[in-house]
Amino acid sequence: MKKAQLVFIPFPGLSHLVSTLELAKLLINCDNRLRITVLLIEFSRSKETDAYIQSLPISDSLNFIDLPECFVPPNTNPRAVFDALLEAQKPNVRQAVSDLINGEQHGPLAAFVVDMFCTTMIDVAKEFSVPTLIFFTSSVACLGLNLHIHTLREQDNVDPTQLLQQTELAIPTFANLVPSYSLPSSVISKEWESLFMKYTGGLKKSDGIIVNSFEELESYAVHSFSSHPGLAGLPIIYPVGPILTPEPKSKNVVESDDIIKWLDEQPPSSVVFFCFGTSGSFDEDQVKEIAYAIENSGARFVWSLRKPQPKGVMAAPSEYSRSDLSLVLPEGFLDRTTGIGRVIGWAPQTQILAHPATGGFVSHCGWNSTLESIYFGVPIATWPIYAEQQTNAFELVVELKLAVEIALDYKVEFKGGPNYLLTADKIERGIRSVLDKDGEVRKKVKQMSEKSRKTLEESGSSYAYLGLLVDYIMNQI
Ligand SMILES: O=c1ccn([C@@H]2O[C@H](COP(=O)(O)OP(=O)(O)O[C@H]3O[C@H](CO)[C@@H](O)[C@H](O)[C@H]3O)[C@@H](O)[C@H]2O)c(=O)[nH]1
Repeated sequence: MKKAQLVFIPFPGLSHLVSTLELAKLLINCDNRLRITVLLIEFSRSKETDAYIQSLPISDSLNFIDLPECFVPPNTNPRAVFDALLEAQKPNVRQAVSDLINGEQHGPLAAFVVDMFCTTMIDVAKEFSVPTLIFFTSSVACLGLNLHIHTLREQDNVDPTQLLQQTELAIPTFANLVPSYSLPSSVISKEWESLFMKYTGGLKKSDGIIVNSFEELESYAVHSFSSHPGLAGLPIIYPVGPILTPEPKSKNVVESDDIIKWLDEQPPSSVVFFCFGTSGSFDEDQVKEIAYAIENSGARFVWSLRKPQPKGVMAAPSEYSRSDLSLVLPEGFLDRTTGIGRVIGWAPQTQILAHPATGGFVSHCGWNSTLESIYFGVPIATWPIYAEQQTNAFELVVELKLAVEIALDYKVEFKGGPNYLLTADKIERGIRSVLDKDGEVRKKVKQMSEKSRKTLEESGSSYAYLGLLVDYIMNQI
């Protein structure tokens, strides 16, 4: 049987790549008439990313092509480097797809599925006369916000600084007015302006947007796509999530086992987990405030603490050695907290969240972490750091009431500047609140956890959207 061929182009960062490839697996499991070829772009790939790719089963339905490396000039904005890299990769993509469709054994090309940061590849898909579906790795609410701001800029020539002057904005995918400090950094920064217009313009030119979310979670935002005049005429959305990483991704299996064994000995819902995504890290002053907060709260904890990279270095935070750790933490912290908690490097996050001892999650609100915490029914205390995390924090705390607040905004130039510090008392309040066993938020998160597990079953909304998506793809051949 000749299969309908899809070309996937993920963004190479772990938090985008994993969910994109899990989407690929989901589609293949859903319909065996699909064949997916993933074009991999080399761009500061981390060890975790490589380990994940190597763990994937290569089959007749799912295979990978490493695109040749391309040189692009350096730039202080990593996203601008990536944009230049994408442009340079277009001939390679063209060649790889030509080879693919000329290969005798393969079926007809049906569509490109590209990451939200790779929308420029729509141009190449058009050369092959096939549609492009975009994979949006954050929320439906955030997608609507991006599209709305793009329209404001394009039609009314609104400048990012004008947006910041307004204290609140009406956004179609939010029921509440959104404070301007909750806008994603790509929307408010001058540095990002042209890239934002390019990527978001690409979303509008696409033939559909697949979103890693689900209607039961973001019902207001999802419905606004069909009912709000401000979003009329845009590509159809397919919320088919939550798409999670099923296997633990820890590179240090021994340390992971040790943490899980330690969690096994703790009472149910008693441990607070601190983790700030693939790139989150803090300077030493902030690390000390977290440590004071932990000690003052008396809570059991697991803390993924990593070293910030020097300015201008484009790589994920590195791990502290044991001796460096005792220098960065308050004197005697590790001794005093032996038995009460663990300070670790890269965390086996999904295993920790899945463990019954974990009662709360202090998180930067990256969208994957958000979905994982909801899936495993662990409430979040919000501490956004960059990107669209403050938008996610606002949605979680104010719109959905599924998280408690430590902070809603983040450390940006126009706010506190480099000395912006979250104090220990504020963090301690967040820890106590997120561990509250009788809290309303915990109850709501548990209910949403049930819904997140059912949505990909036959009666669920994500199951239905996935069916629509497969129908669309099969209709292209
Ligand atoms: O020690 C760690 C740290 C992270 N993770 C995993 O790494 C992923 C992190 O993803 P996410 O929570 O989305 O955070 P970021 O890595 O910061 O993701 C980027 O991409 C996301 C999806 O677009 C955005 O929502 C974020 O703001 C952006 O920073 C999750 O699956 C975690 O389980 C671990 O397993 N162990």
